[in-house]
Amino acid sequence: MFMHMVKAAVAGASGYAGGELLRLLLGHPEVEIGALTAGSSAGRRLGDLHPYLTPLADRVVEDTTVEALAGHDVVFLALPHGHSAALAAQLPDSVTVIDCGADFRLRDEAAWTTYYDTPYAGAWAYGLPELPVGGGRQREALQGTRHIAVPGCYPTAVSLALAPGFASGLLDPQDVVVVAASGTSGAGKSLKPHLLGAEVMGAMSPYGVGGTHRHTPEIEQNLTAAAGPGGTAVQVSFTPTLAPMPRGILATCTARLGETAKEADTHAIREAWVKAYADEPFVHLLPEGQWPSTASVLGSNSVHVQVTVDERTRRVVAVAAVDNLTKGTAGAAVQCLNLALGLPETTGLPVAGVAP
Ligand SMILES: NC(=O)C1=CN([C@@H]2O[C@H](COP(=O)(O)OP(=O)(O)OC[C@H]3O[C@@H](n4cnc5c(N)ncnc54)[C@H](OP(=O)(O)O)[C@@H]3O)[C@@H](O)[C@H]2O)C=CC1
Ligand SMILES: CC(=O)N[C@@H](CCC(=O)OP(=O)(O)O)C(=O)O
Repeated sequence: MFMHMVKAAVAGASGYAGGELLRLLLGHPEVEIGALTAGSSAGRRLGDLHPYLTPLADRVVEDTTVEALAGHDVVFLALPHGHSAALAAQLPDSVTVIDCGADFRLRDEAAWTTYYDTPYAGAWAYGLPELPVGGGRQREALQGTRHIAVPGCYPTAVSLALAPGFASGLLDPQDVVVVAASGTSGAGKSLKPHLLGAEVMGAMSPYGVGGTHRHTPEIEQNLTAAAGPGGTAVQVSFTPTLAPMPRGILATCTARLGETAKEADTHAIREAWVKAYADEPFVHLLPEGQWPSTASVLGSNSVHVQVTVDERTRRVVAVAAVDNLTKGTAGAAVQCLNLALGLPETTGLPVAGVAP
């Protein structure tokens, strides 16, 4: 436990994830915000980049260098993929590094090489505390850790929607289909022609179709870990879609019931989800009949989950909603910071959303 305020730097402060990190850190009672660094925005006032971060408006963004980041207790990296490994390797061992990018998420080098075009950098403790693994939870691997890989936003929603079913051996690992919609902030702040307002407004469209999206192996890694050792690896057909909203992910996941659960009804299946999330402060299984909506988790670290059985096709349908920038990135990063430093896990994190 720290006896002083935890001094935290944010690299990528001008981006969406960096901005959300700063919004949350401003409300964290144990954190003092240190260096704010970025790329092309270095030298600019934060107030010009993120006008909503009023208390930090006059802070000036610095270049992202080891010198600027060393000297902090914690460094959050919110940089594009491929930038974290080299930077992290040069930071002193005393610094806790929490990476919002993908660089250290995958344990399988072959999967990394298939889906990413930068060299494999290894794997850090995976920052999804609620994931059931080996009879316990992933949070145990995060307590006191110095290096944490924050999950991708889709893997957070999909893994939490389906993990109880795999942890309880109820689902067929070879028959899982996921279609998830994301708000456009998931793609980051840099200019992308397909994300211009005129292209996105009033339209929904798929991308990364046919098992090509890089979150596919991350989702499979998580669900296979939830299923436990010795079982068949979980295979997922994953299709992301872009929705005309700034924030939010809605993941609709279906999986065929496995051999042992062939006769099970919704009541029996639901029990696994009830047990899995009864004590989780951020994962809320909604009352039967109420379905998750992105609007209800906006700006919060909460995950809303619902599950039912499609009796006709013998498939489980599990739906999860998260705010991609909060529980899907920056909220998870702060939750991981709390676990890494031995603070109460919920410190500084909103459970209630913003509406309407
Ligand atoms: N958006 C989301 O929902 C999620 C994002 N993430 C991950 O978080 C990370 C940040 O994403 P996001 O905030 O969306 O992206 P943005 O494009 O919004 O922000 C990227 C940030 O990185 C900085 N940057 C870019 N290139 C360099 C460079 N060469 N050197 C130093 N800094 C650089 C940018 O600075 P500048 O603008 O000054 O160039 C900016 O601050 C990514 O790895 C992303 O995958 C993870 C989960 C969800
Ligand atoms: C809408 C959108 O484009 N979303 C991003 C996912 C954002 C995310 O989770 O991030 P990582 O890049 O850290 O893996 C995408 O599909 O690439």
